[in-house]
Amino acid sequence: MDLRTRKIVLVGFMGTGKSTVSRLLAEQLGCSRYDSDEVIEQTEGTISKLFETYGEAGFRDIESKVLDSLLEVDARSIIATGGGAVLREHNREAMLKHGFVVALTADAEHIINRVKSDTTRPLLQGDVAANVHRIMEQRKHAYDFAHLQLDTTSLTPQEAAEVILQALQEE
Ligand SMILES: Nc1ncnc2c1ncn2[C@@H]1O[C@H](COP(=O)(O)OP(=O)(O)O)[C@@H](O)[C@H]1O
Ligand SMILES: O=C(O)C1=C[C@@H](OP(=O)(O)O)[C@@H](O)[C@H](O)C1
Ligand SMILES: [Mg+2]
Repeated sequence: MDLRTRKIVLVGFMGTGKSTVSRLLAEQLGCSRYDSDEVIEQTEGTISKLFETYGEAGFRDIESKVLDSLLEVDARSIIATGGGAVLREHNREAMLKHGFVVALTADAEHIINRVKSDTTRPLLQGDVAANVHRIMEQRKHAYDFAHLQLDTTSLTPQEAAEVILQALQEE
């Protein structure tokens, strides 16, 4: 892999801070940043509407195409993925091929507090706490493939970005 175009790819459960930390990393490295959910929303419509119209499988098809296109960009960049992008093996392989993959984690109670008043995540609507616990259980090993695991439970987003930058230097 050409290290000059290697991406930093953030994966992790909803609310672990992928979108937030990706902004800080891009600022600090002075490189481009893409958030697959934001790219999807700019081109296809809101995530909620896409789930409603095409179902989760239809959304995942769009997500995989967008992720492929972002990973193929011939320049260094930070890529924040959606929490479910890791569910497809094709996506996991493409992330590992093109990037340094960082899995952000956090405990369920912190995640619930971070996402409970946000209505943009269709999988969490209704009983947010119960949905977080159920989906976390389903995905308990989904993020294990990453190069680095980083627990953000008691870190600020800035501290999380600093740990990632340090790990990159030590690579
Ligand atoms: N380390 C953190 N500590 C406290 N709050 C955080 C942290 N990381 C993110 N947040 C907050 O949690 C919410 C979800 O963060 P976001 O970056 O959208 O997560 P993700 O993209 O992983 O779903 C946002 O309101 C954000 O400000
Ligand atoms: O985990 C998931 O299945 C999802 C995570 C969301 O992104 P964030 O992880 O950035 O919240 C978004 O892609 C969609 O609501 C589905
Ligand atoms: Mg996000």
